[in-house]
Amino acid sequence: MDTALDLSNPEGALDLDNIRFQLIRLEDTITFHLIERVQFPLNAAIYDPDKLPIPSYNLALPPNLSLADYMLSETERLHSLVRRYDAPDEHPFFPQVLQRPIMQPIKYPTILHPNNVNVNSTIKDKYITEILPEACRDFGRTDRGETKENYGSAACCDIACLQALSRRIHFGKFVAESKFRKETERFVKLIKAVDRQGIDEAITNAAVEKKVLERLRLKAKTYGTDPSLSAAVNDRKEKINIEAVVKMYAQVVIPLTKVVEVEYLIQRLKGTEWE
Ligand SMILES: O=C(O)C(=O)C[C@]1(C(=O)O)C=C[C@@H](O)C=C1
Repeated sequence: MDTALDLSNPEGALDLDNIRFQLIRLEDTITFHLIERVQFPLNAAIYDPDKLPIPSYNLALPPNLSLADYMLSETERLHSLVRRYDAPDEHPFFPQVLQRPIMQPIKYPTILHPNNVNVNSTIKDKYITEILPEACRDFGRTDRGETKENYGSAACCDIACLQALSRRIHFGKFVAESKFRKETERFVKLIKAVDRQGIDEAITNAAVEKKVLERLRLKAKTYGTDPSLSAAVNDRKEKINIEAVVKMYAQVVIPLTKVVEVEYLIQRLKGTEWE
């Protein structure tokens, strides 16, 4: 059955097959959210507080925010109330706005080593400057300039995309912990030498990466196609730029997952017998 990673069971949550299954499942989520997003133009103004300033009354934030940051920070504030960021597989973009949950805390067993790895600012930057412009290109979805009516809708889609990307990329911590436990001696040596390149080589599996990209191309084509239309019509009506989806994974998602894995491992020996 298609179930989420069970974070109450450390052994299962650190089984590399289970984690990869979760990563594969998130490919669907990310592709579908991006398909939703590219129905709208790029709308560059929603990322620029000078073009479209939204006054913020949260003292933890600047007085003027972009629409995207305003909606993302408010969403995170709300979600923190229902314990979203207590979960070890969730990472906020705006940790400064989180509030104490209104529900009883959940006691998660310890799965990951304590760490402060959070690459969300890089994810957001690459999403705005690389992923979106590429995904919106060739689709007549470049900034039309004359209309503001889809700004809110586009920003809502952005939140879904960014949260799914963040979850996928930070799953690198679970992958790294799993690999560390499997080859502890090898990793302890590399970590002690602060050999980032060596760690990167040790966590890389080129065959798996190739498979990820092939599968993604197939998914983008399949999910972006209307099953009730003929192939000839579908070729003209693809809902998403397939190359942009593959490029997003090749240039952003996989490399950042690896950054998360390496940076997590760099912190892995702190407070342990190997330090
Ligand atoms: O599946 C793994 O072993 C991972 O580390 C994840 C991942 C990926 O991001 O998909 C990253 C690095 C590896 O080279 C292969 C795949």
